Amino acid sequence: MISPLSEALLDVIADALVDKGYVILSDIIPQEISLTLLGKMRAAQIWEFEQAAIGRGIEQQINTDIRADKISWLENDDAIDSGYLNLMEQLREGLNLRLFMGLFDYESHYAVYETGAFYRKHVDALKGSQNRILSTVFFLNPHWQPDHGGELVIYDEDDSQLDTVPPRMGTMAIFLSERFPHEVRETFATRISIAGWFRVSHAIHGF
Ligand SMILES: O=C(O)CCC(=O)C(=O)O
Ligand SMILES: [Fe+2]
Repeated sequence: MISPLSEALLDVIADALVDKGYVILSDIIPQEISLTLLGKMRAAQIWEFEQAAIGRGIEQQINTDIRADKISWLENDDAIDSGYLNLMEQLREGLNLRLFMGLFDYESHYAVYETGAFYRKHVDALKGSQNRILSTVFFLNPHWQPDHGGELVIYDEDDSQLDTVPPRMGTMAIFLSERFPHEVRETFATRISIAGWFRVSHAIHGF
């Protein structure tokens, strides 16, 4: 059984989201889970991953000038993925209880950025689209060095830089999807992350 995220930690995350809309945390995921996720990625056939696309629905397209990562979606019926997804479910419930966010479900993918890859500045949700509400990024890079680059840079609504986050193993960023433009700087070593999005239900919100 996975140890749950503590009530105290959920309080910290909820307070930070109210206060500034984002939070960077380290080591909130039990190590046995992050190590299994990393093990899965080390054994994975990265060339079988999909080339990541930009845009949603029929507007979706591949544009490697904007993003050049390869992705693979997490599935609930996969024993390793479900360890992580269960924790995100605890986060979803904890935040709904504290902030009445109405978070309904969660989608997430592993992303592999090989040397030279990046993801140019973007927002994860269009304003008012009410689909992706809260973004999470979890990093799986145990020996990250400053000269490997690959930082996640978070900007405010006026495009001032708020935070520069090295993608070190165990670090997690959580931010309001509509509010924070962000980018992945060019990486100089293979960089692995799990990006995920809590969504609200269109049915409930009347779309
Ligand atoms: O891997 C990261 O640091 C962030 C990726 C990202 O912004 C995304 O997939 O939308
Ligand atoms: Fe993003």
